[in-house]
Amino acid sequence: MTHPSLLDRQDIRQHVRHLRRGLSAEQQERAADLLAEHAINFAPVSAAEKIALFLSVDGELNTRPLIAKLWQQKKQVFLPVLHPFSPGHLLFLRYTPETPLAPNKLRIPEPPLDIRQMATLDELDVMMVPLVAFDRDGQRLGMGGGFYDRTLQHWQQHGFLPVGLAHDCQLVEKLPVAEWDVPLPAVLTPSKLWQW
Ligand SMILES: Nc1nc2c(c(=O)[nH]1)N(C=O)[C@@H](CNc1ccc(C(=O)N[C@@H](CCC(=O)O)C(=O)O)cc1)CN2
Ligand SMILES: Nc1ncnc2c1ncn2[C@@H]1O[C@H](COP(=O)(O)OP(=O)(O)OP(=O)(O)O)[C@@H](O)[C@H]1O
Repeated sequence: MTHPSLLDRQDIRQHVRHLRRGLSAEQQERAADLLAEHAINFAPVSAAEKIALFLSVDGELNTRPLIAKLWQQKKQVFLPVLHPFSPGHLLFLRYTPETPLAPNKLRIPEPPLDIRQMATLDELDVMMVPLVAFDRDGQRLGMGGGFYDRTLQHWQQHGFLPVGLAHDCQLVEKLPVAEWDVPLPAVLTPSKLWQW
């Protein structure tokens, strides 16, 4: 394979972010409802007690309908919080209907950093992962911070299942792979469950 150039990854990011931001409100709403329905019927999610999710920005598939369903089913939901002094790392904090949210420095809402509400990676059963693009081999490209690449290192040892969430239009033929990229074992879109 040719050496993946930075430009390739940046070009794909720009292109797919533009595509997903171009979805209409109706398309977004339908996609989110379909996805929520698929996700709660996916066996690892049905069996899970603690699930990490994310709050959507930038045309990402809206996770709110899924979060509402998981709460109804009395599952515990956790959100990523930027680590206060370890750059590029995430912590996962409990999110309930009562949790106050405040925008972080990337302007994504997050729960307050309260150690009592934190889950370790070992405690999570499923981690729903945001992505900009994925390919037919399960490779994933994110927004560029390397946050989830770090979080997903050694996921097998932690025992949680990473599941990418994406619109169908975020599938690309082949992503350039960097040495630190961690392929996903599953991606859920409104129309399909991909598994590797
Ligand atoms: N919904 C969601 N939450 C997430 C992620 C994500 O991809 N989606 N992340 C996955 O890793 C982490 C945040 N990663 C991010 C990496 C880069 C940018 C970014 O470049 N944002 C702006 C500029 C930031 C600003 O407004 O100052 C941009 O869109 O250009 C945003 C988030 C944790 N939380
Ligand atoms: N496991 C890791 N350890 C150290 N640095 C890493 C690791 N993973 C990624 N990085 C660094 O993070 C930077 C961003 O990586 P990359 O462009 O692959 O992020 P991404 O997958 O798009 O973002 P994200 O995972 O946050 O959604 C890279 O410059 C890389 O050096």
